[in-house]
Amino acid sequence: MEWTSTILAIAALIIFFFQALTWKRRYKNKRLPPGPRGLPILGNLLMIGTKPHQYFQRLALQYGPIMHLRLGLMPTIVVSSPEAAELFLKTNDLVFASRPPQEASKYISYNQQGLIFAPYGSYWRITRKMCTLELLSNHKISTFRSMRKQELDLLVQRIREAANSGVAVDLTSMVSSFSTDVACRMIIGKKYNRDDFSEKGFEATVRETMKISSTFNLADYIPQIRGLDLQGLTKRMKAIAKDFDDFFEKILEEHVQSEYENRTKDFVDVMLGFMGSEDTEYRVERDTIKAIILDMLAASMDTSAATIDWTVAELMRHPHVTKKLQQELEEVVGTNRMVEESDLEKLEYLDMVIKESLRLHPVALLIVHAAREDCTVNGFHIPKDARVFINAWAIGRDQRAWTDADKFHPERFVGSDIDVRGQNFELIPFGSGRRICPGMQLGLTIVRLVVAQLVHCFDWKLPNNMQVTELDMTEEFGIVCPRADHLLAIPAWRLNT
Ligand code: HEM
Repeated sequence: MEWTSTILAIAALIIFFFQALTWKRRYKNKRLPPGPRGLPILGNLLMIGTKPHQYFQRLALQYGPIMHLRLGLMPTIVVSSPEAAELFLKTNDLVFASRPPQEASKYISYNQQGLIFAPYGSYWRITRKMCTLELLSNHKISTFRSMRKQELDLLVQRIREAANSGVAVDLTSMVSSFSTDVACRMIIGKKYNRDDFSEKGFEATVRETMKISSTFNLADYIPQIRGLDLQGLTKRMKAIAKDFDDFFEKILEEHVQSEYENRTKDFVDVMLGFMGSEDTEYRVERDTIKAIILDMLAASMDTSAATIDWTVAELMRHPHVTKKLQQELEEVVGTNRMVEESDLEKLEYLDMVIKESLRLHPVALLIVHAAREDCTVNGFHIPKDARVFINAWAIGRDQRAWTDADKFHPERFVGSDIDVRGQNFELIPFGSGRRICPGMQLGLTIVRLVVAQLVHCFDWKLPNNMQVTELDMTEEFGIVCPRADHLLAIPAWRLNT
């Protein structure tokens, strides 16, 4: 034990010495953005706390919208205003179009072979093109329309049963299961079967993966101590990676066996079609397919579910907004039927409600990019390999960009061209530039459809005479950020059917 402490202390001193030397040489005469001083070796890592987005927002008031921090040995830039975000994601998009290497993606995402964590380069470009054109195009999304309807009908039916009994439902869990089922049917062609996965369960494992991926892993920031696995994360990641790999192998095998059956082709079928093929530029290997399946499942399950949850919670806190939305639905849809996907484009107020919800509650709070080369932004030196955190949460609440920034007020979008599609930097819940979310259209369709249906079919009341002002809107920080508490509510059926 004594020996271990001595070796650790010597290692720390050596790292500190070389770090000081390297930084001095590397940044001599360079004007880095302002930021707080950090500790030797750890830099600002210990200051971040459990709500980094809020800490960075407070810090930006002091140091400005482009800040420099040192997390461990890694230079880190935090971007906190719409104008600054535009400089990184539009003006210098190509420089910042990469992702930093991460231990999590090494173990879980087949050595950064997924799309989300892939560094910028030809592999990312080809994989992204394949996903955008072959999996997430408007045409592909519409092929799964009837499946989405079936799943949503099931969700409504379950809630209606609770409404008949006058009991509360756990809306968070129900929407989350709905989202998982829709994602699984679209991507792997069937709902996930409990027996197919390890006893921990599929949803719980995806959630644990997201949790680990968003944990500030010391090994990412002080690579020299990677082997020590001080937080025990590597051990957990290896176990998770094995569970996923066993599961995906089963899925691939099932698809190969049933290749000639008459069934709707899912994402796995499409990718298997490209495996080993010389006729197409998408020549994918088995590990690429497994990494992309995981990306698609992880990226679509929680993002849509958390956005729906935040929106419904805001609607409950603002009954006058709910009433107005229900009026719009009555005018467009009527009270004799449920909402159809084809109604969505006529629902303008719904669109404003969703935008307002995504402004206050972007589920990716910090969008992480990496600098591919040295660059000067706004007169500041941004070093190659710096991690760049775009604080989408702080930008959506920027007092200079938004009046009454902390208020939920969908009417702010009346007569405004501001959209969520990456052109307006005050509202970037899907990011912007080359790495913008390729699943945006699908995500928006699911969120709009489910929110519209829940508000059209039901009136909602909080249980135990709880007041709407008591609804806790605390976030749980993560790679995807849901509300910390589950949303429990009592439904009442409101249609004439
Ligand atoms: C409300 C729903 C969603 C939100 C708010 C959301 C948000 C985001 C954000 C902020 C990014 C990072 C953008 C950047 O780095 O600039 C992203 C990336 C990504 N999203 Fe989404 N997303 C949603 C739904 C989906 C869905 C449904 C899918 C696919 C089925 C998807 C797939 C991806 C992928 C693959 C990436 C990585 C793209 C790349 O690195 O090139 N997302 N998403």
